[in-house]
This record gives sequence, C-alpha cells and structure tokens, in this order.
Amino acid sequence: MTATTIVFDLDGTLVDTAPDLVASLNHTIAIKNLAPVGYEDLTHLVGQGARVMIARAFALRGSPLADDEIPALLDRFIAHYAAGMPGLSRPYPGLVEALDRLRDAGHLLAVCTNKMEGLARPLIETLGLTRYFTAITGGDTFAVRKPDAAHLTGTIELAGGVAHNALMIGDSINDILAARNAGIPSIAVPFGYSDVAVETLGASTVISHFDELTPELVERLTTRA
Ligand SMILES: O=C(O)COP(=O)(O)O
Ligand SMILES: [Mg+2]
Repeated sequence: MTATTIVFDLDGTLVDTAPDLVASLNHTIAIKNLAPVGYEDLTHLVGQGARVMIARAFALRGSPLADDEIPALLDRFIAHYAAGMPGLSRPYPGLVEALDRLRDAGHLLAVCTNKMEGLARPLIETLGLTRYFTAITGGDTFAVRKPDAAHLTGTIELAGGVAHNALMIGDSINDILAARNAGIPSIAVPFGYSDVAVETLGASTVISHFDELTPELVERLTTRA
C-alpha cells in the first residue's frame, strides 16, 4: 500500500470545539450587550475563521460592525479562546484510534483548517495530538484558504506528500469544495457544523464514526481506475 496524505479539517471534524467557540464568541459580543448566540447559530457563523465568525455574530444580533472595529474584537476573541484551551473541546469518538491505525499503515497525516494557525496549533497541542501530524496549516498560513485548492495542496506538500495520492476529511462545504477544486477524493462527517445535510456536499463518501476510517477505505477512495 502506498502512503496517502490524509488531510483533516479541525473544527467539527477532528475536535468538537463548539462549546468553546460559542463561549468566546459570546464573551466578544457581550461588549455591546448583545444577546448570546447558541450552538444552533454556530453552523451559520463558523467556517471562514474567527474574523468572519465575529462579524457574522454581530450582524446576526442586528449590530453589524464597521471594518475598523474588527481588529480589537478579534483580539478580545483570541485572548479569551487561547486562555481557555482546550476548555470543553475534545476529539470526536474513535479519532485517536483512527489516527493510530492510519499512521501505523504508513500514511501521512495533516491538518488543514480555516482557524488561525496560531489558535489551531496550541489547541491540537493541548489535546496531545500534535505528534500525529506532519503539517498543520490555518486560514492565515497561505494567501488563500479553503475552499481554494491551494490551501489543501500547500498542506499536502508541507506534509511531505503528493496531491495525486491524498484524501480530505471534513464537516463542511469548504472542505469538500477544496478537495474537489484540487481533484482530491473526500470524506464528509455528519457530526460537525455544516448548515446543510452532509450527504448534499458532494463528498466521495460519508462516514458517521471514525471507526469507519480504515486503511481499506483510504485505499478504496484513493485508487484510481
Ligand atoms: O474556525 C473556522 O471558522 C473553521 O475551522 P475549520 O476549517 O477547522 O472547520
Ligand atoms: Mg470544520
């Protein structure tokens, strides 16, 4: 079996970060006395990094931000989120076993997230997962981010792999589109933060638990006819 680069999205795929994202977002919008957002709002807010999430939350509460207000609020979010890490965030069930299994099969593992790299790395570190990944890139690592193919292909290259033998696993349209834009097969997971049913995202397949993520599945999805 040849080494495939298996690239994971972070928020809603590797780790259930929702409680901490919501808490830090509510800490941020509380500065203008806005009503807190809930988990059900998160699927419409998350996906393009903290800056966009903050802007969307203020707009959702009827108080859209001027561009020059965003940097200070982003700092407020980052300080709160970084101080609480890992908070209530936990890897999804079966993840660690799947990472062990895939690594033992000789595959390269990487993270490609639209979260800022400076938040993604310490989160992965505090959860004890850094050692699995040969590359971790964020929404601000390159000039572009998911769904741009170059974020994904740049991650694969940093991981020491090749785009023609790679697989993307994610919870949202940005992940599946980035894979499609790069000509890479993809797996969608339904336990994350998609605002639509993951079956409609156009992934190569859907798995509902990491127990299903086996070397055999990787082989099947990456072997070209
Ligand atoms: O933090 C975000 O907005 C998105 O993060 P993800 O790309 O890991 O899902
Ligand atoms: Mg995600």
